[in-house]
Amino acid sequence: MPWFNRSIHIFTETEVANEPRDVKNRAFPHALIIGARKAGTSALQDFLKLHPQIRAPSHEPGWFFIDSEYTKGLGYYRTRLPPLQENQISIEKSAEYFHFPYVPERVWSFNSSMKILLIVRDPFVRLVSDYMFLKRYDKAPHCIEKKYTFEELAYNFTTGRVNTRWACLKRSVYFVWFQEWLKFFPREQILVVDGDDFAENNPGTELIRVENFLGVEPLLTEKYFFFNETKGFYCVKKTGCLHEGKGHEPISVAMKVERMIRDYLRPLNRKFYEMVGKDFGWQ
Ligand SMILES: Nc1ncnc2c1ncn2[C@@H]1O[C@H](COP(=O)(O)OS(=O)(=O)O)[C@@H](OP(=O)(O)O)[C@H]1O
Repeated sequence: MPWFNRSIHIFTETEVANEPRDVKNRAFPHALIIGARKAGTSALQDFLKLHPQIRAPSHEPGWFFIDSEYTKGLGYYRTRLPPLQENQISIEKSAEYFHFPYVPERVWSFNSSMKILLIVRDPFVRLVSDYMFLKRYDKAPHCIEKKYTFEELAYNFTTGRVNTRWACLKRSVYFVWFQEWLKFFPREQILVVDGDDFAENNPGTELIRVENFLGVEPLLTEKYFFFNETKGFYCVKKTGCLHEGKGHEPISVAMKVERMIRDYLRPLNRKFYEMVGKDFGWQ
C-alpha cells in the first residue's frame, strides 16, 4: 500500500484525554524513540529505563507503523504499555518509526506535544549493521540480504554505480526521513542523540541531556556504567550488558565499495546536518 493511502486517525484532545487509564494504570507515552534502526535505540531505551521515573514496555508495540495494530485503536494500544505510578512518565521505542513517512502524522494527530528522540549513527556503519542484522534475522527468511554479499547489494554492476534503490541504504539517508518529521514537529521537540558518541563514551554524559529533555531528574550519571572489554560496549554495573542480539563485530567491506557509498552519502549527510543544526563529522 502506498504510504499516502495509509489511514490517519485524527484524534481529538478529549478523545485521548478521556481514554481512562486501565485498572493497571497504563498510560500513553510521553516520548518516543523513533530510530534510526541499528543506531543504538535499544541501548538508549534500556539505559533510560534505569531511571525510577521512566517506564517503557519490554517489547516494541510498533503501534504507529503496523497498520493491523494501529487500526485496533487507542484502548488496545494502552494494553501494550506499562503501568505507571504517579510521578512516572513512559517512553516507547520502535527503530522503525523514523523511516515510515506516514508515522509522523499519526504521532502528531495522536499527541502533538509528544517528545521525539532520534538516535543516529555514522550512516555507513549503520548500513553495515542493518545488512548484518537482516542476514541473521530468522523472521525474514526471503530477504535479499540472505542471498547476496554486501558488495553485491551496494554496487550496481550494470551501471557501475551505488545501488541507491537498496532499502538498507535508503534508511541511511537520514535527511529524507527527518524532513517528514519536521513537517509535523518543531525542531525543538526532537532531540537528536549522536549514537557514535553514545556507544563509544560513557553513556552517562549523553543521558543527562536526554533526562533534561524529558523533564525528569538527572540521575543516570557515569557511575552507573562500565566498559566491557569483551563486548566492546558500555554495560550497566547492576544488570550487565545488552542481550546477545546487540553489539556485533562489523564485517569488512571492500574499500572501493565503502568509498563509493561514503561519497554518495556525504552531500546527503550535509543536508541532514543543516536540518539538525549539527555537523556529525561522518566521513
Ligand atoms: N551499550 C551497547 N551495547 C550493545 N550495543 C550497543 C550499545 N550502544 C550502542 N550499541 C549499538 O546498537 C546497535 C543496535 O541498534 P538498535 O538497538 O537500534 O537495533 S534495532 O534497530 O532495534 O534492531 C548495535 O549494532 P550491532 O553492533 O550491529 O549489533 C550496537 O552497535
